[in-house]
Amino acid sequence: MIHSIETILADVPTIRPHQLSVTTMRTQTLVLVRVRCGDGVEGWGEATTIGGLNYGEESPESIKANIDTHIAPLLIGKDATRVAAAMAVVRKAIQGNRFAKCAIETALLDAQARRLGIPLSELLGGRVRNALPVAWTLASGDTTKDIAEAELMLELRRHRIFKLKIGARAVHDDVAHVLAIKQALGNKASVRVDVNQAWTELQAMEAIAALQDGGVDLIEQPIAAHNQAGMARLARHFTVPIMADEALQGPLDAYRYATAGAADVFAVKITQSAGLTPAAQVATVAQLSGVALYGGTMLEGGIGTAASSHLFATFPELAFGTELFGPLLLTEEVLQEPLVYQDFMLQVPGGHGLGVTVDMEKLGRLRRQ
Ligand SMILES: O=C(O)C[C@H]1C=CC(=O)O1
Ligand SMILES: [Mn+2]
Repeated sequence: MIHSIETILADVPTIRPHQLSVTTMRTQTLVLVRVRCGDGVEGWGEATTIGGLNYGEESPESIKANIDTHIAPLLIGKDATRVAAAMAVVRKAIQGNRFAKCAIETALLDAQARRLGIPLSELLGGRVRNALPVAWTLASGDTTKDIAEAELMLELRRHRIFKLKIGARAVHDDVAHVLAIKQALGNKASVRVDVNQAWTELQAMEAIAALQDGGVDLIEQPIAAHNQAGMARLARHFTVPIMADEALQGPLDAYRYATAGAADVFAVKITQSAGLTPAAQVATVAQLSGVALYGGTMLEGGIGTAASSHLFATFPELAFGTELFGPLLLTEEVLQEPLVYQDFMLQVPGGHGLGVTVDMEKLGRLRRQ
């Protein structure tokens, strides 16, 4: 039986300002959900988002309010061993609130996998890999600093895929910034850009041509998420792959994008998709339609990152790797044992459920009162 559901907010400073076209992050608000069951098993989930309401339409505070007020009461007393049935109730009664739904589903699945004594990945179809390539985002806002940061990551053997956040400055300045970094790193690294919807289609046509010529490997969400026809035109026009990110809010968007040929690659995000199960469906749509996969993040801490890693470990093809570096951008760790990053890969946790344990003493210090 589902006994209690608790939503915890914790504000954690980032290791440096993280500049996106939509906001500059200096702290990340972790949104953690703890589900306790009658048999003594507990599960954890995460609904962390980026930049309050700058990036998406759920804020940390709205997620907590909606879970506490509207979602938890639907679930208390329900059979904790029937996660799909419990989630069907939530999905029927609650519109939107994808991040909240993801955290709840993750916590219920974590508890169920612990109960069964298996890793979460085995409840999601079964893992086909134990480690995932991990990109790092260069977003200090300063070209020289970004190059130094990339060189350090290469030296540490932590990352050799770099995603550059652009779109806040003039197109010409952004292109010069990216090409300077690509030139400095040469073939030692894959350089990619994420525009977070900032360009018009005309700006995208001009900028992507230059980025493609300069050896950039991937262009993420260059134009508005709603401009599916524009994304299709860009995908057709360029050989450099075009990736959909914000455009994908679940399996239906994935289906529409795939049928329209509006992206070469999908960024799969468990929160944006409204949970692990719908995120798996996004990946299935991609695989059936010949769209390549990338494991995305909303810069979650250890819980959400572990959950994503369990799902991405079930993808037979993961051509563009992942960006599951969220915990590395934070100054504080909420897990007892941090996730392991080595040889350019994140190790998918073994053990039961998510395979991670929350440090309650640390969380007690970090959580909002
Ligand atoms: O992909 C996004 O749009 C969000 C996020 C993921 C990595 C990062 O630096 O920002
Ligand atoms: Mn993105």
